[in-house]
Amino acid sequence: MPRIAYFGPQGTFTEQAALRFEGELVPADTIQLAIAALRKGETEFACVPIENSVEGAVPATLDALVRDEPVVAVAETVLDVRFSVLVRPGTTEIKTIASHPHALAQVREWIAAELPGATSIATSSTAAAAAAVERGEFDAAVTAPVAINHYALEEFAVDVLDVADARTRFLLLRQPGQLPEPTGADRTSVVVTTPDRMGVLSELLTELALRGINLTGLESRPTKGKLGEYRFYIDVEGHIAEPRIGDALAALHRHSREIRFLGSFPKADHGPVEAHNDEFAAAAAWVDAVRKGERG
Ligand SMILES: O=C(O)C(=O)Cc1ccccc1
Repeated sequence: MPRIAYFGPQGTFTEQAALRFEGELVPADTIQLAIAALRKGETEFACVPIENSVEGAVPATLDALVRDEPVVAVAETVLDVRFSVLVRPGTTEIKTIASHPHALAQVREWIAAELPGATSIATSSTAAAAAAVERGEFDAAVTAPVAINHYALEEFAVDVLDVADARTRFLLLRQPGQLPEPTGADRTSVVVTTPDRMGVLSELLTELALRGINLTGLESRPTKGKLGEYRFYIDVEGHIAEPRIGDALAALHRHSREIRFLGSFPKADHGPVEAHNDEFAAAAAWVDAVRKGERG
């Protein structure tokens, strides 16, 4: 059975996501350590959160994907997110409430309404907050519902959420190798660093638009070099095996100072992708025939 390093410890949302893939789950304390286990070959896969419908991208994942040796996504999964607030049995007063920053951000209004005056404290993960509450370091933890099964705590509140229908998307990563087969409902992800000149981002996006490629995500992160220098994370619908996607990525390569392929994999919603692949194939066949002198 393959091993999957996941952003743990036990009881995180990422563990819930990783359980949907087949493998032996190996907890890591941070996103960076989960991906490092994969890079070192200690596991065949790593499972990490990439974005949330309320709080947006997970910066630690974006940064870890471009550091060190390349890793690629081969699958994604989307979890509905609802939070539990866990406390030590017998707790009567909550002065401190701890969790992962993405979790705290999604229950900010609930905390203000239900626990006015409580101080929010960031921990490395939701489950790490539960472990810290168990040790007596904080009064309450905002966690995944399953955390109750792993820590000697009780539920102070369940189904806590400021915004209904919150979702988080997770990636299954591995070292570069054979790509997943195209399914007709895929996503491709790349990260580019652009040269410092006017209009370069719009050139990148035009290359996609000209080929009828649907952009599903665009994030920027500082390169951590010069102030004002960014990396752009670009997600599109389609698979690199499709000529129009391959062509567009080649164009992005021409416009970039650096480019890193982050994967082509089936979209979690399996929603159909408008691809116009037949039109692109017919056009390429026509050019081929013209070159051979067979067509005008
Ligand atoms: O800390 C966790 O449990 C995670 O897996 C990260 C996270 C935090 C909040 C919402 C979704 C994922």
